[in-house]
Amino acid sequence: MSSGVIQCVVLGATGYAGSELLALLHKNPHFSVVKAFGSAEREAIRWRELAPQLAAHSSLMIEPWDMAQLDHVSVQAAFLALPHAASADIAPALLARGIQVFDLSGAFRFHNACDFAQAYGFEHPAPTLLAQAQYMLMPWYSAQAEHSVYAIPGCYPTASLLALKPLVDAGFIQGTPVITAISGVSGAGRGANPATSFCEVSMKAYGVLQHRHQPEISQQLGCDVVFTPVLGPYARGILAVCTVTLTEQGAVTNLQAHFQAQYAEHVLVQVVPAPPAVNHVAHTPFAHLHVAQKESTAVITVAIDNLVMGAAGQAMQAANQVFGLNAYAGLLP
Ligand SMILES: NC(=O)C1=CN([C@@H]2O[C@H](COP(=O)(O)OP(=O)(O)OC[C@H]3O[C@@H](n4cnc5c(N)ncnc54)[C@H](OP(=O)(O)O)[C@@H]3O)[C@@H](O)[C@H]2O)C=CC1
Ligand SMILES: CC(=O)N[C@@H](CCC(=O)OP(=O)(O)O)C(=O)O
Repeated sequence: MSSGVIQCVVLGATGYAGSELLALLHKNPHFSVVKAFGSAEREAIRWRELAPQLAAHSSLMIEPWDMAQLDHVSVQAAFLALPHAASADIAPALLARGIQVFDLSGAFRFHNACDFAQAYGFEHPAPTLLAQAQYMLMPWYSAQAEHSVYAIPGCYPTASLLALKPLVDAGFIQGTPVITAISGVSGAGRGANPATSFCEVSMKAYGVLQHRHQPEISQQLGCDVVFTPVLGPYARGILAVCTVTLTEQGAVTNLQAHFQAQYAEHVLVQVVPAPPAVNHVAHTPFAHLHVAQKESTAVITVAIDNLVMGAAGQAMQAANQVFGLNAYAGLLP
């Protein structure tokens, strides 16, 4: 258990995930944001000008990133909501200052450098840190060992793993699970991009059989998966539809009861009686999970908010638990 308020900094605070995290940190009495940064190229800007819906009563300034700004402040935790390459570059210097790093990007989600390079298309600048990083899929987190770099899972992997891990771990699946997941456009970040502009967005699969979240999901499950992401014409939320073939034992098991038992202690994951909608969870830290089964087939549907459960919310819970605090501080009233 930590005593006192945790002094923290947020990098990438002008982005969607970073701004969402600032809002959670401001609701969390155990954390104090001592600095928030955009990229080095950006002018300082007041957070409430950028995100009035989150920051109406805050006077926090978001400053251009400059490591030297940390020289004269005491910082225990840094949250990185940065592009993957920027996180991989900046994290080692923060760790060298004795700061615990919670990384929302994909920079530390793979255990080894070859898998990382294959998924992300560049060599990791600090490969030795990969083996030391802890993957923070929260229902499976237990504070067994000390770490200093914490990898927050991707948004699609969070939804997919909540659906599949309880079945794979129990040996209830045979063959290859098939995941089709539709994401709102905020999943692509705030930066301008023709493919995510208002007039272009329709309903379209992308990264088919080559998205970097396929190996992330596979690594965590210990089995192959087919993963197809789809960009949908809405702002917030992911709906992951996961279709599996059950083993004989899986087919005779009440899977709803199995999921309820799995998540009984995890109030953010709610097993619901009808297939969920992204609007049921948008702007909330919850995942809604539904399972339907017929003979040897099961379809598990999970809805999350990509920016909360899929990014900032899971980072908030991770930091709470690493520092021995109430797991849901900042997340639940
Ligand atoms: N969006 C989502 O649903 C999810 C995102 N993530 C991950 O979280 C991270 C952030 O995503 P998101 O918020 O969507 O992205 P955005 O594009 O919205 O924000 C990126 C942020 O990083 C800053 N930045 C960019 N380059 C640098 C750099 N070299 N040094 C310092 N700061 C930099 C930007 O500053 P500036 O504004 O000044 O350019 C901005 O604050 C990504 O790694 C993403 O993959 C994870 C799960 C879900
Ligand atoms: C809709 C959309 O573009 N989604 C992003 C994934 C969301 C995300 O940011 O996940 P990571 O943290 O793993 O990067 C994508 O497919 O790249």
